Amino acid sequence: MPCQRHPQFGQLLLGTSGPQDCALTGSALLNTPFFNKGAGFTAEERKHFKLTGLLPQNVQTLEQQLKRAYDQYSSRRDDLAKNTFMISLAAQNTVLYFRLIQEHLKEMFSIIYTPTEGDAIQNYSRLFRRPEGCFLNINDVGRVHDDLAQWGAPEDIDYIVVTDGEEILGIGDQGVGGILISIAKLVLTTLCAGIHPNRTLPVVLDCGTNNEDLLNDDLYLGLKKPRIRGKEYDEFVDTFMRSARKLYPRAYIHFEDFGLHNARRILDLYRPSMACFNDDVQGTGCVTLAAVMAGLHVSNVKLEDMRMVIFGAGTAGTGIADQVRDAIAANSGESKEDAAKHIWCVDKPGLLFKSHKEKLTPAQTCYARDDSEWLDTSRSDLLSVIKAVKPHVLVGTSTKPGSFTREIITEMASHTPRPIIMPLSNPTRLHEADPKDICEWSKGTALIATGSPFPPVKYDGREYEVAECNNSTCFPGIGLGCVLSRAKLLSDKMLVAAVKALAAQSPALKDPDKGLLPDVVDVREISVHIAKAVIREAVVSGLAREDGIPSDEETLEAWIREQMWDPVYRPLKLVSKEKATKYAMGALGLAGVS
Ligand SMILES: NC(=O)C1=CN([C@@H]2O[C@H](COP(=O)(O)OP(=O)(O)OC[C@H]3O[C@@H](n4cnc5c(N)ncnc54)[C@H](O)[C@@H]3O)[C@@H](O)[C@H]2O)C=CC1
Ligand SMILES: CC(=O)C(=O)O
Ligand SMILES: [Mg+2]
Repeated sequence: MPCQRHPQFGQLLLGTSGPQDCALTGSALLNTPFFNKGAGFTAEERKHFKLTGLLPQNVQTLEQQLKRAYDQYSSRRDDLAKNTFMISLAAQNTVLYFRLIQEHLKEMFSIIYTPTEGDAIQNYSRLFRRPEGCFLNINDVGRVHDDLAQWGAPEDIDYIVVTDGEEILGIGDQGVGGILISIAKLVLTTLCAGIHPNRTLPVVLDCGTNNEDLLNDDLYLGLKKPRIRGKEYDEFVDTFMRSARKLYPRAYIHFEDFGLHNARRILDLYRPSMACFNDDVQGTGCVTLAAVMAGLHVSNVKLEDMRMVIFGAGTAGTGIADQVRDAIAANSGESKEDAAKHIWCVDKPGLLFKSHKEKLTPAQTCYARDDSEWLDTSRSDLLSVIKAVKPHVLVGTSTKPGSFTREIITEMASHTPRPIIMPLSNPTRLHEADPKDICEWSKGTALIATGSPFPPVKYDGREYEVAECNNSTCFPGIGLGCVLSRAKLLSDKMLVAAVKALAAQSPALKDPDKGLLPDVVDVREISVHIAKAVIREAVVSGLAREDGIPSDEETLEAWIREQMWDPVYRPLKLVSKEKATKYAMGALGLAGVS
């Protein structure tokens, strides 16, 4: 979408209202989801854009179209069929797709995202109908630049989500099917933060797969060979990063679901020189810290007095640990090394000890405990750790379902009046415990947040909301802040600002029976607060490249809202092909692939 002059703000980064130039007519227009209105094209538009004869006579409103689409959606027999229906709707009509989800957000969130999206990804090659997004091939590194260049001019792309498909949600290596997680995360940026759907790019880096089922599947669509690692992998990622920076210098790069040994390493490599973000490390860390801060407010424990156990010290677990450690250090003035001592990380072999040095990942090292702290290092399973440490907070990012047993929860509740318990593994079947059980075993005292959505739980005649502690509550707002400020980098301080803005919106601050985090239906509003905080910090620290950012709070908020895309039909203005911009020709972004 080209820049547009706004009466209040002058030249805006993104134009999201008013008529849109369109150079497409006839069936080309109907086949371009970003412009297509189907039966919603007005009589006037039908004449101008050569659509008469291609559509039934009756002009319908978006509301009528929404009713029909919802009836069709509801008639699908199961969640995966509903997900497939939504994918085809997205390929037909961008406005109708986003508006339908917006109107039924609570119901549809779990269909277009975790857990159903996990099933769709596992079945990618079986359900495939048409390609969406950018597929880059490790065997053809020489083509990466040109393959990426097809997606637009330098100013056309604001937000890229890239995955290599190795550690998708909690379901492991999904190879090329990972493209669907890039797409799903971008759908959330539009839905939850108004990022323009035609200015985003989903990418999968196909490096092969170690998933035997996929390798043995005749219909598998990705590279049918074991994952390529080492130098060749690093060169492939580097070629992608350099090409992306050169071709789309203003694009913010969001890494998603890379494997344990690459996620952190890649983030650390590129973070100092470009605006990039790893959702599993940083997004999960930010949202969990915000939930912990809200929970500690209810339980009346200071962050610097808190003890936390993390079960599953992989990408997400150590991302959470880092965010919490840094917040403790900032609050208390302790060194990061001392602040890390508030956190006990338990993984497959039990508590992480310094003597396991050669088995620790670099991200785990600073959380490994001195062996001398423990009487018997051979007995350091989760229950023993809970008994010895008496933590206030227990987080699960292990993918091990049922690992928070009755004994563990009872033990937590016996030493802490309001234990904060967060089984965060996705999808739902991998949660470390069911909130209903946690509530019962803790006699209604636990403050619970989960990685996938759960209904409220009841205990002793009271109802408690279960917050969804998923990075989807914060990454869209952080991304919006970076895109609008055109941030050079995403600094730790910008992340801290995001966490504070999110924690301040926790419903539990007002009523302890409410969720620790805002409900998904409120995330679009929450994103405005997060974006505002991120932009402010970017300006203060000299990281904002956009120079039209308003300085007073109220105008800044209006400036942000004005640039958030809304799913409404805008009038189309016919322009000649000779003079048309890429957008008027039916832009290539996610919503425009045809
Ligand atoms: N709620 C949210 O926002 C997020 C949730 N997650 C979820 O967290 C889980 C982990 O994801 P990642 O950290 O990306 O994976 P990962 O593979 O990097 O980490 C998993 C860790 O759990 C450990 N683990 C596995 N089995 C275990 C067992 N039986 N006992 C103790 N530790 C065990 C592994 O050794 C590894 O260190 C997934 O289910 C994912 O969906 C991840 C990111 C965000
Ligand atoms: C939520 C998310 O990013 C994950 O489960 O990987
Ligand atoms: Mg993820």
